[in-house]
Amino acid sequence: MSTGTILDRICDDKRKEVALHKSQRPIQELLRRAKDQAPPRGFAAALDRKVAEIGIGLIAEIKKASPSAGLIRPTFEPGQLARAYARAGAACLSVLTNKFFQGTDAHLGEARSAVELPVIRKDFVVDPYQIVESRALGADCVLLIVAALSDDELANMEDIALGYGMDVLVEVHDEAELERALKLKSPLIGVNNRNLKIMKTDLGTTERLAPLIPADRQLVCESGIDSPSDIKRMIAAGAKRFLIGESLMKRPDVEMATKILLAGAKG
Ligand SMILES: O=C(O)c1ccccc1NCC(=O)[C@H](O)[C@H](O)COP(=O)(O)O
Repeated sequence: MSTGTILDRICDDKRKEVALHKSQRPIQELLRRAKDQAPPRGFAAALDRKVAEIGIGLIAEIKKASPSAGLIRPTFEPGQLARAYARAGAACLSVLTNKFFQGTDAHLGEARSAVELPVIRKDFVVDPYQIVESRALGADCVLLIVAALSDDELANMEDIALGYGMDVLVEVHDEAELERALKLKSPLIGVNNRNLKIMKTDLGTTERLAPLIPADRQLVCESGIDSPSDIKRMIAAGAKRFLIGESLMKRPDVEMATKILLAGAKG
C-alpha cells in the first residue's frame, strides 16, 4: 500500500526509473550528448524580456494529463501546441516529461524544435543524472522541487545545471521551503499554489509568500491560474511571471485562450 503524498509516490517511481536509465544509458554517453547540444536559450532572460515588453512573462505548459485532473487534452501534439503558445506571446515553454502526466522525453524535443522559445523540462528531479539527461535532451531550464530534495542535493544539482548554462526554477510551497530556496543561487523562485497533500490550488499561497521574496529574486506564480482575474489578483500580489498549464490545455483553441488570458490580464 502506498503512503505519503503524490509527490512521494512520483519521486519513488522516479528513483526506480532513473536506476533503470542508468543501466541502459551510462552517464558517459549522456555527458557526451549534453556537450554536443547547442547552448541553452536563456530561460530567465526570455522571461525578463517579455516582462519588459508586455508586463507579463508567461511560461506556457504542455501538459496532457495530471494526477489532479486526469486526462486534460486527448488530442495532443507537442510541436503544434508549442507553435500556438509562441504565436500567442508566451515567453517560454514548460514540457512535462513525466509518466504521471502522460509526458515523455520525446515531447520535449518535439516542442523545442518547433519554436525558438526556451523550454523547461518539467519533471521530478531526484538524482544529478537527470540534470545531465535534461541537457542531453536539449532542456534550457530544470525544475528543482525543494520538498523533494535535501539542501545538499539542491545545491549540488543547481551547480551542475548552472555549469551547463541552464537556468533553474526552484519550487516552493510554504515559508520553510522558501527559506531553504533562498540559500541557493538561482533567481527564479516558483511558488506553487497546488497543495500536494490535499491536491487543491489556493492562490493565497502566492499572496502569503510573495512579500517574503527579496527584490533580487524573481517570483514565478505556478498552478491554479484559470482566468485574467486570477492573473490580475496575482499581479496585485507582486507576480509578473506565471506558469500556466491546465486552464490553457483544456481549451480547444490554445492560441486564442492564451491571447485572451494575456490580453485580459493587462486590461
Ligand atoms: O498538476 C498536478 O496535478 C500535479 C500533481 C502532483 C505534482 C505536481 C503537479 N503539477 C505540476 C505543476 O507544477 C503544474 O503542472 C504547473 O504549475 C501548472 O499548473 P496548472 O496551471 O494548474 O496546470
